[in-house]
Amino acid sequence: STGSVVTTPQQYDVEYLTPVTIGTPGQNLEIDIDTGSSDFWVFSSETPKSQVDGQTCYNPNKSSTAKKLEGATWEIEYGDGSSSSGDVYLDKVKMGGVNFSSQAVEVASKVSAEFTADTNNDGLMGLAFGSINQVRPQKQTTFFENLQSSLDKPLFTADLKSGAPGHFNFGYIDKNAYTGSITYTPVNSTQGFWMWTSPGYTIGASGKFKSSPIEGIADTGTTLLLLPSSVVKAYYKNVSGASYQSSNGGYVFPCDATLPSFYVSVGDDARIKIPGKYMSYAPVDSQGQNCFGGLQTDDGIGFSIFGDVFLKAAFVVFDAGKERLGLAAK
Ligand SMILES: O=C([C@@H]1CCCNC1)N1CCCCC1
Repeated sequence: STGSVVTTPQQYDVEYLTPVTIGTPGQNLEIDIDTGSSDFWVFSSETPKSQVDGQTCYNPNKSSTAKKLEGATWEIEYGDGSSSSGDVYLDKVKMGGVNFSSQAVEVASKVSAEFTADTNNDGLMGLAFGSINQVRPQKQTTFFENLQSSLDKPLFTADLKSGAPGHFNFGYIDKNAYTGSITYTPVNSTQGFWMWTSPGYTIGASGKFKSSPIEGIADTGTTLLLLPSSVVKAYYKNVSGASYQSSNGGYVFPCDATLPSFYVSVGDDARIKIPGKYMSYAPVDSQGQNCFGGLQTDDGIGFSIFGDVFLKAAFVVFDAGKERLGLAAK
């Protein structure tokens, strides 16, 4: 089997939402596909009304195919401090024409304020590795892991775009979705993530390559590109008026500043170009005078995060069959 589903950026490309259908009859939710975690959880009929602000809620009691996973519970805390928790049902899940009949659907009986405030987001679908799934007493496998053996190829691809809809595809590589060739690089999944190491980077079209291994995860659920502080400092040296502002929680610069492109090396002789435009995330003030950088530090995380600022500059192959990541220009 193969599948393809559209994914739509929210304002400033802060996140991408993807339609997912759960249960019988189908209940349609807009979900944040997150390759940086491994739980599929949704707003539900069990989420307190005070914590719901417009989200679509999955109601297992209205699904003839829902089965409660007795005794199973879950709780998750994300790197930004947001969190959710609840219990678990097995039900049919369809996305982009592929479906799995007994997917673990983690229904939220509690969500933190960040999720309540994210009014168009009805839940997250983690597509990292099941080893870090948070359901207890028995961990659950991800939607992709459940599909894997029935897919034409054991892989999925992400084609996120800047300010336009893109696609997640399952089981095949769309040759029309990228230019040139795909460069593959090994994935180390021992920590449960799509973790890989870039050999280095280049700042600006005429910059010199800096050989500096950067180990990080490919995370569609993180908005920004989070790299070591030495790299980030070197980049913003090239941006007039840029400074680290603790009050804003990162590097800020005048919105009319000229931003150099940033090249992330892949494998022995390839690199992904992030256009300067992608290196500005959003205004920090209502006048739109100063802007928050799309590149920020990975301080405190333990590794870097290749989030949407990077991923939307590439065509990305998440190849579980060969434990590797593929990257191409587009
Ligand atoms: O919570 C996260 C991210 C948050 C944004 C969405 N993706 C998962 N983690 C990834 C990095 C290490 C810590 C856990």
